[in-house]
Amino acid sequence: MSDVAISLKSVRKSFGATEIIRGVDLDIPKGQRHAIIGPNGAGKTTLFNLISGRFPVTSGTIALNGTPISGLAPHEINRRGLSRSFQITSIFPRMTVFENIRCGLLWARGYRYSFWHLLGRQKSLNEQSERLLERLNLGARRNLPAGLLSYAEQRALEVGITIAGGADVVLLDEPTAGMSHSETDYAVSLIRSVTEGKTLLMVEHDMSVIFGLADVITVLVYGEVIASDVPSRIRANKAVQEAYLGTEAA
Ligand SMILES: Nc1ncnc2c1ncn2[C@@H]1O[C@H](COP(=O)(O)OP(=O)(O)OP(=O)(O)O)[C@@H](O)[C@H]1O
Repeated sequence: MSDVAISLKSVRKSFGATEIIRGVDLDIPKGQRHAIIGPNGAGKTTLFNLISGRFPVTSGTIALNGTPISGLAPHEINRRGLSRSFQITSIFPRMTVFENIRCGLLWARGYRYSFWHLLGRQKSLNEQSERLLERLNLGARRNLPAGLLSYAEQRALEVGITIAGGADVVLLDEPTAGMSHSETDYAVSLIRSVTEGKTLLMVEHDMSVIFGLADVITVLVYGEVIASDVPSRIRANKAVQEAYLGTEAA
C-alpha cells in the first residue's frame, strides 16, 4: 500500500487555448492536513475539480492511494474513498438534521450494500448517525429542519455529511467562507476533530484557518506550485510573500 494519499504528476489543464494548470507535481501523504492557497484565479478550484473527477486532466496523472484515478467519474472516485464538500451548501433544507446525516451515511453505504442488507443495518445506521450528530455538536438540533440552522451550523452539517461515508481523503472547498470570527474558530476545531486520522486537502482564503489547521501549505500561482512546505517556512518564504501573502503574513 502506498503512503501517499493523493499524488499529482505533471498535471496540466487547459480550457480552450488557455492553460490554467501548468504542470503541477504534488504528493500528499496519508494523514496530512494540506492547504492550497494562492491569489484569485490561480487555479485552486480547478485543481479540486481535477482531483475529484469533475473535469478530466489535459495531461499528467492523478493517483489516489497509489491507484490512478484520472479519467474516472466523480462517483467512482468517491467510491474509492475521496469525498468532497462544496462552497455552496448541499444539504436538504426540509429534512431534519438527523435525517440529513442518516441520508449521508446511507448514500455512502448504498454503494456497498443491497437494499435488504441495508434494512438489516438500520440499527447500526441510526447509532452511527447519533454519534456523528454528537461529534458535530448538533445533538440539540437533531429534529430541526436543516434549513433553519444558522449558516455556520449548516456548514458544520455539510462537513459532517462529507465525512459521514467514512472516506479517508476529504476535500474541503473554503470551509469557513462567510463565517464570523467566532463561527470560524468553531469550524476550525470541528474540522480538526472530524478529520483526525484522515487526509485533508482544503482550499481556503482565511489565513488564520490555514495556519491553524494545515501541516503543509502549497502555494499555487498562475497554475504553478511556487512553494510547498510547513507553515513557518511558507510564512518566511520571500517568493510567497511577494506573490501572494504580502503584508498579511508579516
Ligand atoms: N470551466 C471553465 N471554463 C473556462 N475557464 C475556467 C473554467 N473553470 C475555471 N476557469 C478559469 O480558470 C482560472 C482559474 O480559476 P479557479 O476558479 O480554479 O481559480 P481559484 O484559484 O480557485 O480562484 P478563487 O480564489 O477566485 O476561487 C480562471 O481564470 C477561470 O476563469
